[in-house]
Amino acid sequence: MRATSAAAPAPKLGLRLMPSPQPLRLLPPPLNRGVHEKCRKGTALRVSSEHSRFEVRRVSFRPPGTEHNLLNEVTFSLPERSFGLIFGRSGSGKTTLLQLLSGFSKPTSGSISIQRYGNDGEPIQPPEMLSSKRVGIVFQFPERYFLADTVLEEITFGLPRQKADIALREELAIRLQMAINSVGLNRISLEEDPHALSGGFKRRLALAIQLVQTPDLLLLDEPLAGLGMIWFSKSTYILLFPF
Ligand SMILES: Nc1ncnc2c1ncn2[C@@H]1O[C@H](COP(=O)(O)OP(=O)(O)OP(=O)(O)O)[C@@H](O)[C@H]1O
Repeated sequence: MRATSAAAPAPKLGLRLMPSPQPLRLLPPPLNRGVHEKCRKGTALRVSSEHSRFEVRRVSFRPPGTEHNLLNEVTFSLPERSFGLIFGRSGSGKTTLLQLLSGFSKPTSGSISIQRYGNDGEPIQPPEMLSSKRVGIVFQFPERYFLADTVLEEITFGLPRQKADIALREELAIRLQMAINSVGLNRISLEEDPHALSGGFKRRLALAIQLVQTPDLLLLDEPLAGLGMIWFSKSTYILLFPF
C-alpha cells in the first residue's frame, strides 16, 4: 500500500495483515463427527475454498477545492475474517483513508469493493460495493457521537424496535449481552450517562455499539490510544474473537 501526494512526497502509510484467528476452522464441531464417520467409511470429502476479499484498488483522494492529493493510488486487499493494521506518521492520511473505507467520503478515483473468488482463485461474480450500512466505525473520539442519556440506550440506539419478531428480539438480546460482557461494560451501571464515563469506558462503549451491529467491516481509528496495557491485550483479544 502506498500513499503519496501529487505534488510533494507525502508521509507513507503502511498496512500489516494479522493472521486470521480461525483460518482453518472449516467445519463446526457437530459436523466434525460426520467427517470422521465419512473418513472411516472412505467417503471423499470436498472442502470448498471459495472466499471473499475486501479490495482497495488505486484509490486517490483530493478534497474538493484543493490542489493536492491526500492519498494517491492506495492499493491493498484483506481476506475475509482477517485483521489489518494501517499505520503511518501523524498527518499521513490514516483517518482520511478510514473515511473512504467507511463510505463517508468518496474516492476521487479508484475503487473499494468486495470480490468473491471461486475454488480456482478466479473471481466468480462482479465486485460488489460494500454498503455503508454494513460498515462499523469507532472514531478516535467516540464520545463526540454519543446521543443517548444512558449507556444502555446508546448501545441499543440503532437496533430494530416494535417491528422485530420474537426470534429476532431474542437474538438481539443475546448479542447485546455478549457485547456488554466482552468489552467489560457489565462492571458499570448501564444507567450511567455515556459522557460521564472515563476515557477507557467510552471506548469500550463505542466498541460494544459496533459489536451489537455485527458489521461486515469494522474500522477502528486509534482504538487503543489512552488505554493501559491490560486493556490493550484484552481489546486485541476481543477484536480477534468478538463472540
Ligand atoms: N478536507 C481536507 N482538506 C484539506 N486537507 C485535509 C482535509 N482533511 C485532512 N486534511 C489534511 O490531510 C492530512 C492527513 O490527515 P489525516 O487526519 O487523515 O491524517 P492521520 O494520519 O489520521 O493523522 P493523525 O495520526 O495525526 O490522526 C493532514 O495534513 C490533514 O491536515
